[in-house]
Amino acid sequence: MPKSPKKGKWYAVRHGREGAKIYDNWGEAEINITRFPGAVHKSFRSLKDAEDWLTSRSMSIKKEPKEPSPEIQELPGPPMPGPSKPRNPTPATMNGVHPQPAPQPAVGLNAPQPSQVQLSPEQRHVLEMVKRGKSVFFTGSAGTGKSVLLREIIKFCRNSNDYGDWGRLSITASTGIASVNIGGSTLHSWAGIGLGKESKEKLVYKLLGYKKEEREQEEKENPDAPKRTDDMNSGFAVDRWRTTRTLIIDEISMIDGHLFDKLEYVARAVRKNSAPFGGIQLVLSGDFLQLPPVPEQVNGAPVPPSFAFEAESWEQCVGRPVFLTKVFRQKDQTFVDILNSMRFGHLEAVTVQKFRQLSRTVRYNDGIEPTDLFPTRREVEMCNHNRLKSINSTPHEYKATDRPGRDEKGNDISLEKMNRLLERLVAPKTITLKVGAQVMLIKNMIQGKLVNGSVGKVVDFITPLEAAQRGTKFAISESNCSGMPPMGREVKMEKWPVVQFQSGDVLLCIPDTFEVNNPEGEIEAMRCQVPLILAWALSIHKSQGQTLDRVRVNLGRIFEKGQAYVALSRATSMERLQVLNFDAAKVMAHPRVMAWMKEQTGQQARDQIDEDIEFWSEDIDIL
Ligand SMILES: Nc1ncnc2c1ncn2[C@@H]1O[C@H](COP(=O)(O)OP(=O)(O)OP(=O)(O)O)[C@@H](O)[C@H]1O
Repeated sequence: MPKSPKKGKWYAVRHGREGAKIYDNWGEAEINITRFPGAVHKSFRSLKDAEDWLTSRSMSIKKEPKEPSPEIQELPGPPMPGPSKPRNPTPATMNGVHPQPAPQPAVGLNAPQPSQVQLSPEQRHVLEMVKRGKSVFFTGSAGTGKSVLLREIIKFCRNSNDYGDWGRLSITASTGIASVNIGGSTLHSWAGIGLGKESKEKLVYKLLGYKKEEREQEEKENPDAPKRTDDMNSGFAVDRWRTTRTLIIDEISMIDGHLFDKLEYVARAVRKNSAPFGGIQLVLSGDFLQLPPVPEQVNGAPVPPSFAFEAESWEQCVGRPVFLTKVFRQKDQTFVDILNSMRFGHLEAVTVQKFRQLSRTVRYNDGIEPTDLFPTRREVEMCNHNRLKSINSTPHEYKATDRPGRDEKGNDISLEKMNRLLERLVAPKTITLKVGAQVMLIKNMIQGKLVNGSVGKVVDFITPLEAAQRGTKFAISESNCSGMPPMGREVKMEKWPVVQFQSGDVLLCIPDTFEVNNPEGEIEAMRCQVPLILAWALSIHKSQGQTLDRVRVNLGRIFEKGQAYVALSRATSMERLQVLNFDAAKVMAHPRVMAWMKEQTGQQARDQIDEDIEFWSEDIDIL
């Protein structure tokens, strides 16, 4: 039996890594619940209460007292920076302090449900490849479950690491926003290559340090360049390169092919391993028909991009792509087929006709309007601003609490850098809301159907105590492993928006934490903000990866290949999709990607894939 805890607190964990157990200190309890899916725990003043709770057969949190207990008055606020800095911890910590709140009594909320994803055979095939240490690139049209699969892969590697038998997992993505979405860092910062414009040899020098003669040679070639010093060495990046077992790169479609080759060279050189990518297991995901690499500028003119699949080393590194073909987002096969033909940029007259018919207005009787998708941020801001202004009710402004963390070397980051990093987040620095404002959740909530992308209307502003008294549930995100509202004193005193969602659920949207991680997997900057954005309009860029039930797309201003497809494929059904200014000429797919896809999806390749799936699906006992 545990001895008496110092501050008279006991932490009962009903569902955690070590099973049901009572701890006498939060530190130990925290280790056993952090990022443990569906962890359930609670703190008590007496050991007997903790034991009673743990042994009580009822799991119903509805039976908890509605009135907050005195413990609620002492709850900590968002985490403050602490002194220690562990090396490469998983999960992310902020200066050694987990960004989870201390355990708190549940107040009118649902017990967290472990995420239960039943992967399709195709998805299981990929996961199985990863488990067996194979490198893989998996792709598929919008809504085929790439993100869901990637999350399961990450979960698998992390869970294996909890038992110490997987190795270092490095999670990266091509862009800042995409990296935040999967809790990783950008590929560039992970690799320690800056912009990566130099030759592959120079990138290696940059990482390993310049030899005297190399430095002199470079200075001779380019006397105006800043002098190289040994400060250019990046021990942390070299360490990452050398110790990583599995490297995840999401949104690989936005990585330039030349850069991919350079990284492959660097991997071999730094790891002193001649195997493709220096023997690192690669797990790449993305769709080349959705987002192309950002074109580089030479003398002010954009240079046509090269795609990662055009890299010389691509095939050696990841072999044949695995295509996910089952579309989950849309149930209507006709709609799936139309979107698919659009993805490849060829539209038959009958399809064009179908899209033109979608210009009609769709009316909803619950007051929640379709979200307008626009190509530019300016259009989005103007629309949301004007709609908010037209509502005649009291505005409530929420300013985020931002905190700097540490960079990969353990140094405190400047406020300027913190601000720059936090621009990657969808969570705004300031948001003004009114009763009647249309909003969108930007985090998956433990409350079943409510996910990143769920739309609703603000119906009230109340304090957490008022919510508890009325039995209004709190919005608790999946990433908050404790399943308890993160309430510091300042959160408890303020009025927060109550949102009625399309599903009928009503939630008090208290602030949540949003993190940007450094390449070592620690928190570099953190924002605490209500998990909402205005949702009369959304940029196509921000809508990427989301599933939207009611959408209106004006194709009039579409300017980039893949943009029309990304926008329209957010919709779940044609009945709830309105398309304005449809113009077949705006549906553009990149010819080189199309040619490559055709080659990859030829009958022979398809037969081989079917065989693979059959092979890998046999006797698989996963998830
Ligand atoms: N195995 C599955 N079972 C049930 N639903 C799934 C499964 N995989 C994915 N989904 C659902 O399908 C929808 C689309 O999934 P996801 O966002 O992962 O697709 P995606 O391929 O990443 O799409 P996009 O390319 O548009 O970002 C989500 O609502 C997700 O919950």
